[in-house]
Amino acid sequence: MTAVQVRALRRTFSTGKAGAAERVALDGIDLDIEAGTVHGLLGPNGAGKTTLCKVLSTVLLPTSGQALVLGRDPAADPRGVRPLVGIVLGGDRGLYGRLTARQNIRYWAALYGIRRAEAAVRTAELLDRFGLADHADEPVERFSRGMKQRLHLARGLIHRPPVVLLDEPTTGMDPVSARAFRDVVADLRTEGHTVLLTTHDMAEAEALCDRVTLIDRGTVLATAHPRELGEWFGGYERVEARDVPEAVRPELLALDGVAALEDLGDGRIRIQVRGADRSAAVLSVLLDAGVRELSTSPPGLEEVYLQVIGDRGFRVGAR
Ligand SMILES: Nc1ncnc2c1ncn2[C@@H]1O[C@H](COP(=O)(O)OP(=O)(O)OP(=O)(O)O)[C@@H](O)[C@H]1O
Repeated sequence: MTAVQVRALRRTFSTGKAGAAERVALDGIDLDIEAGTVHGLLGPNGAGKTTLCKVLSTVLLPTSGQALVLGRDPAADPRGVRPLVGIVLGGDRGLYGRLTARQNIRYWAALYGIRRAEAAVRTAELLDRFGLADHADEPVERFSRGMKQRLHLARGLIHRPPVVLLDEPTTGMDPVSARAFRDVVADLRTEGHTVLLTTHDMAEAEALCDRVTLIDRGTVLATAHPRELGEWFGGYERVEARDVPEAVRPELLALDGVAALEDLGDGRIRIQVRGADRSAAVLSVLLDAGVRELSTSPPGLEEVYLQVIGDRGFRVGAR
């Protein structure tokens, strides 16, 4: 079943300058997100990721085209769509600093029309789940960035939305919080939620997403499983090994598809193998040489991203 369907969706913004062309945030995109999956949305600054999340969550109207969330149109039926969607924005946006964590969530619960008694129970559960129970009654302005991110998540889930939009949720989180966050996303999938995750973090997308859409300048460049994307775009497979005899290195480098051999220190090397299924020959040479400590990882999304989006990925701001 498709949870989110987007067709020819276009959103433009006025630049505010008389006679200037409109700024195109979404340039007629198509996207399907399967129910119960985690779908990554990757793209450089200004690609249109947040705009898409805002259209899906009824915050912005599209200029043309259509989006459907579980069969309902956020533009035509915002009241019907709001209970279906939870939006979690990164950073400080939308939290009330003078209110406590509990009050922030209760306020949100009231906006969704959740009864007081039910809201109290769910709020306590969420504060506990996100490790905020000990800080539940502290004003949020005293929270660290990571704590605020966790509060955002708790708040976004208060109405138990089947579709959860996470807009760069790990920005500013320390590695421990980011890891805990990944567990939360995995749990959301297990519980049957559909998740749209926008991120700049390739490792995060690779670890969490069933499918990934690359978006740039309001246009979808590709949608696929992270590994498939790597193969399509000729990404690299990585083989890591420990204690590889010096004499074997030239033999490895001479193999078809072996692009580079990198010393990682501590007796470990990483071999970059270009193209699908070329690593079998590398593994066989290593095993023949008596190397036993081996691991392979799929073509990296990071290489794909850099290859497809290239330097534009570092362009900041408006165009
Ligand atoms: N309210 C607005 N008024 C004018 N232009 C806007 C507005 N919101 C977004 N834009 C423009 O639309 C384009 C897409 O912005 P959007 O925030 O969707 O990108 P993004 O992919 O989420 O970027 P980032 O990774 O930096 O968060 C940008 O060119 C941006 O300047």
